[in-house]
Amino acid sequence: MTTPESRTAGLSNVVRIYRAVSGEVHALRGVDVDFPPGGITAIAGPSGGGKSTLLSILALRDRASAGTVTLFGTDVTQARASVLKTLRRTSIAWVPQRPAHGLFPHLTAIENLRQASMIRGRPDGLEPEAALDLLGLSHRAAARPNRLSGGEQQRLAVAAALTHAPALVVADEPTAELDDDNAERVLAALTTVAASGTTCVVSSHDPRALRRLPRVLHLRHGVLSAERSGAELLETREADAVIDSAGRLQLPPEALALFPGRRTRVRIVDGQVVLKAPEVNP
Ligand SMILES: Nc1ncnc2c1ncn2[C@@H]1O[C@H](COP(=O)(O)OP(=O)(O)OP(=O)(O)O)[C@@H](O)[C@H]1O
Repeated sequence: MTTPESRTAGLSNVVRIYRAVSGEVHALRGVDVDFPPGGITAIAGPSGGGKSTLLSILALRDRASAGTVTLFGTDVTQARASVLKTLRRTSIAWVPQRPAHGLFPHLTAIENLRQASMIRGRPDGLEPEAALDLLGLSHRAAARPNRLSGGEQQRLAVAAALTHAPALVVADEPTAELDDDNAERVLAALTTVAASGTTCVVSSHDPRALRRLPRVLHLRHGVLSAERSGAELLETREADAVIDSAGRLQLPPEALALFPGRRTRVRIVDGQVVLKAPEVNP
């Protein structure tokens, strides 16, 4: 039987360094986070902030350079490749950013789901027909992935994830290609699966998802910031600031905190000035 403890996932002081021709890229710089069972955690943050890296490590598709990865109550940091493969197959549903990568091209939508549930061999997942219905794809049951739109493929990948009652669902931008109704379907499906005790972790830039999800963590330059709700994260704040005669602007502390490198890109758009922290290469 699966207990709540056995569905907990966590990273402790996780570092990931990529070695590229141009030098080292510090994609994660000591990330500490727990993902409790029965909840959905969103990882938000700018492009290049490390979201996909974090998700890949959590889904056991990549290894940390340092730190500890705990899945289902067990330290898997040094686990053998065969152990990781078994865990990926039996306990983790991975919904990639380009969903076609996770689908069988020669099988129809419903056959994809039957195959997914057969490979996993778990009796307690959603029936393939029910998963298709939940994601609004019943009318596309006989279509092969290359006949589905990007958004339909994305929903099929989520449906496949739900057919095997995984302990952990990791989804990279699961609503990115979807219109409002279908984004809502995916979020509702994830909420349903989380309610059964599954740990769900998604990355997202999508304000619709961030507004809807109760726990949003912000990852920037490989550093995870304090926890906020999606609604708080998207809240627009206004504060008075003074500009001196030389054009120097004194930002209030909460705005200054967004520019740890103390440099900014200045854009003038429609008569408004937008300050953006530049992406940094360590
Ligand atoms: N295989 C790799 N080799 C070298 N550098 C990499 C590799 N994968 C990612 N990076 C770098 O690591 C950093 C984090 O990348 P990552 O893809 O995790 O960010 P992200 O937040 O998911 O971005 P996006 O939202 O654009 O997908 C970036 O600077 C990226 O260029």
